[in-house]
Amino acid sequence: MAATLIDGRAVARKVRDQVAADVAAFTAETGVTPGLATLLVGDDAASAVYVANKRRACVEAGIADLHRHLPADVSQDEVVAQLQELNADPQVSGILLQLPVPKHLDSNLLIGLISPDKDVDGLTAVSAGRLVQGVPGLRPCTPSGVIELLDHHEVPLEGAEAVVVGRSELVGKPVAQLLLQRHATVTICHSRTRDLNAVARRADVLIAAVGVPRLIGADAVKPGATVIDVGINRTDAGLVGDVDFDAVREVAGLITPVPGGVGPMTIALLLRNTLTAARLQRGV
Ligand SMILES: Nc1nc(=O)c2c([nH]1)NC[C@@H]1CN(c3ccc(C(=O)N[C@@H](CCC(=O)O)C(=O)O)cc3)C=[N+]21
Repeated sequence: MAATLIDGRAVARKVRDQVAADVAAFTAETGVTPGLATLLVGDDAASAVYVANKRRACVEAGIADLHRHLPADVSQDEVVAQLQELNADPQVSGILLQLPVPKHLDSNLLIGLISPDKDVDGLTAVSAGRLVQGVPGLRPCTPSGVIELLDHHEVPLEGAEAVVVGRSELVGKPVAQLLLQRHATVTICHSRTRDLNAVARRADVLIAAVGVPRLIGADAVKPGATVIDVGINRTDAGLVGDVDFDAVREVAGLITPVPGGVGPMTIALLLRNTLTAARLQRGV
């Protein structure tokens, strides 16, 4: 029997509607309109599309769209100055530096300058530390979106075997932490894992976040497992995930498609983080 599809667009719609209602209530109560500053450097076409989508989603949710576009050859000092201005601006609840930035810029240094209470990507060292310690803070959007999808489908996490394939700062490591907080038994695999398929096959919940098109085949999946595909790979065959969807859907119990799975959740959780950031700045 083929797996049930997880409809990321539908769940993202639900989250976005809830955030819009929560933003309206927050604004009515405090007189504050949450604002998201998206900072785009250069003219990468894919980045421009992503940022445009994020800005449109903000407006729809009642969040002020505070966009800045800098030229590809902008100096590092100028980006630093812009970030400091955004940190100091009370209209700005959240700051998103769209990645990747041009090669002459030090993205780690720039991200590190973002005030942790405005770090809606959850990428600063302080946000990462708050996540590991389980204290309030801003969590990375894609990992939070993964948990939201699992919760929507009432996938049991407590005591479950969760296997994360990929150890990036943006997805692999934080999603592993979130699963651990939910009392899953978490294994993180990576390029040097011995017998990846055997480890992955232990999973009740398998998260693929490596960026290798169709790496996860049917023989890496336990029958009935929940498979979450975080991969967004642009190939000649179009947009494909890290999971061989056609093969794995015959084995899995629940599976996310690409597109229409995790991707739309990332934007929904960015909106929620912007509201959380606005609350953090008011100390509530
Ligand atoms: N500072 C920063 N934060 C990010 O969160 C960030 C970033 N930089 N740089 C680029 C990546 C990529 N990313 C996606 C967001 C939405 C979809 C998405 O909505 N995907 C849809 C459509 C995909 C399509 O058709 O292109 C889907 O999967 O259904 C995908 C990818 C956020 N990123």
